[in-house]
Amino acid sequence: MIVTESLSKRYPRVTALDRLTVDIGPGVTGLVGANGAGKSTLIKLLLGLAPASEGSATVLGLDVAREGGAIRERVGYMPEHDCLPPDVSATEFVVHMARMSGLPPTAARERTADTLRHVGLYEERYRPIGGYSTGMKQRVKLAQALVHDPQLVFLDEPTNGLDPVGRDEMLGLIRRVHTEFGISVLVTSHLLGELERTCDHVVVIDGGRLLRSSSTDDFTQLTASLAVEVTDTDEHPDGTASLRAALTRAGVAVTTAAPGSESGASAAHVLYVEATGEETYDLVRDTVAGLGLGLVRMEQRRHRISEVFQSDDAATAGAPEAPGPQPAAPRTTAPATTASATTAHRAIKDGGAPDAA
Ligand SMILES: Nc1ncnc2c1ncn2[C@@H]1O[C@H](COP(=O)(O)OP(=O)(O)OP(=O)(O)O)[C@@H](O)[C@H]1O
Repeated sequence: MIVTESLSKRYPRVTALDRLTVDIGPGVTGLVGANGAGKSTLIKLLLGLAPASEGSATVLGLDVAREGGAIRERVGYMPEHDCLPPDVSATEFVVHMARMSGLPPTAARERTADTLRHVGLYEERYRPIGGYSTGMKQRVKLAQALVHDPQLVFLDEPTNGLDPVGRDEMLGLIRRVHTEFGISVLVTSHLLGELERTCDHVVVIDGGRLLRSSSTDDFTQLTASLAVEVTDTDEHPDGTASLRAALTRAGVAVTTAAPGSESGASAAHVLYVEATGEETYDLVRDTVAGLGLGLVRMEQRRHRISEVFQSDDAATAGAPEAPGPQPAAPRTTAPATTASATTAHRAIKDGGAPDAA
């Protein structure tokens, strides 16, 4: 869908994109990076709205340098910043955008009604946009990107300014844009965690450079550790501690939650048990039963994307190994420098949302 080859964009004082080479297929792809990483610049180049300083790119097989108009016919764009006229209704605005995209009047009105219904704005469609909440405005921006039935949409920070519920709804909507309409999506965010649930593939850029490009499963692959939670009993008022001691005596490596993996009171009750094979499952089960505890859960653990970066931070800084299960080495498509990994990790923290937001 999108192929870039050594794509660069230099402004007089800053290199916004630095020899970016990436190949993005169909589906929902997250483009993640801290503020200023070059996400919006990449989108502008891919839409043919700004010329590259060097390198080349194609979108849907069309050359961004020569075929920008044809690309914009087939691609929808939801800009990051608000650019909505306050005095017109969502219907008027989206019909106007549909007409601008070349749809005839009747088709524009029909598509507008369908699209506004899809984004959950049908009831409010005749109210002036100026009175809309941030979440509603984001939906209008999404609707105008979808109204001409594009093959691909670029969504620039669609969850900006939304509260956690609004963010979840928007992410669900984005997922459905692909599953229900078959439209591929490139969505930017500075929060790694929120892309984990939405995207099939994640591209991480930092300082205009590619840091990593992998499927979400590769980021969050299953590990050979089990998360185990048990109940307390009168005999074992701290069931977790008793189980930990018993498993340690049996020669099994046990740790408590990895930093950043889980937080809050419940995390203290989760044990991470290194599994060497099926016998580990049996041993945990038998030990729990032997102590008379209730087994609340025993599951193979999946990493969160942010943990991959946390482990990179620790490794590149030469920090001692963090307690808890360590992720398997992630696949990299570009050398991850200390600065890059650190900045990408900071992107998660800066979002104010611990981990998955
Ligand atoms: N028109 C411009 N002129 C000069 N510098 C620019 C221009 N547009 C972007 N930049 C710079 O290029 C770098 C990348 O900006 P870009 O907007 O692409 O980042 P971003 O990842 O989208 O971040 P944000 O989420 O904050 O928009 C930044 O340092 C920015 O200041």
